[in-house]
Amino acid sequence: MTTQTPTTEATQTAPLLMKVRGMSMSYGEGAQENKIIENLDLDVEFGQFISIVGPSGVGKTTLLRCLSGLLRPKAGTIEVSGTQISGPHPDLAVVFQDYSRSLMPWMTTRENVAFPLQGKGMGKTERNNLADENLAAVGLAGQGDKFPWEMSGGMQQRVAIARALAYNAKVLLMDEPFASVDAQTRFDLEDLVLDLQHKLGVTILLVTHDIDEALYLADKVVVIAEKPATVVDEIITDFGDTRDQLATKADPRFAEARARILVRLRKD
Ligand SMILES: Nc1ncnc2c1ncn2[C@@H]1O[C@H](COP(=O)(O)OP(=O)(O)OP(=O)(O)O)[C@@H](O)[C@H]1O
Repeated sequence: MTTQTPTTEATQTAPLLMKVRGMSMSYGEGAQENKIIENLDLDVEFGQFISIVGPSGVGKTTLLRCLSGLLRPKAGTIEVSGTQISGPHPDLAVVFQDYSRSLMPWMTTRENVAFPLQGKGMGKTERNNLADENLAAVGLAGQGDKFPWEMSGGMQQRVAIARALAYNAKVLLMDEPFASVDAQTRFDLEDLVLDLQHKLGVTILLVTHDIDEALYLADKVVVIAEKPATVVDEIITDFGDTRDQLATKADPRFAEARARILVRLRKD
């Protein structure tokens, strides 16, 4: 753990993997239009872990869906590696909260992980080997023949993460991925994701309701609020590369950052 100032205003110097400028999104048209996000800017550096927090219903999932290319914003630009995206992008993979619906129950875990690789023109053996490698990376070595419904919720979410990793996505977009598991499993999954981020250099954008989780994991916490939603605060954390569920959260700087986020959320 370093002893630098815990949180500083975001200053941009490193090259950007994703660059969002003036993004607006609404549902419905004309008199029925419901503006959800307005004029949102976001910078994502290579290898960065960004947590996105905000009040319930503010538009976090909508934002993540726009960033992933699953929804088209009404205005603004989203660039990945300097190119504007206009739909789902091979560098981006989404991990949803509801693993039970994102995994196909009639396929084994190996088949679930290997399935999207068909689109990459790989042969079956190569696909299966890559699936097994990535299942091992998430702590599920030797579990490839099991079906999702034979596994716990935490294990199923590991399979969903392995699938995103096997696809070789540069950016994982995670929407409340740990919300449906018990507290200890949640901590284990948080540490797994941190470990994978460090080992593989993958960039992660995580939407969460849990401020402690947001801070524990992130290099930068982005707070969105207001209606329509926009970025109201960005907090660069400095808890070091090696984090610990007890020690990091007991750090006075953690409490200071938590209070700052709570104040930002209470204003709205
Ligand atoms: N497909 C849709 N059509 C119309 N309105 C929608 C649609 N999806 C979301 N909304 C509305 O957009 C707003 C933002 O929803 P969104 O799910 O993005 O918020 P959120 O911050 O992720 O919510 P939560 O914290 O409860 O998960 C809500 O008012 C929601 O009702």
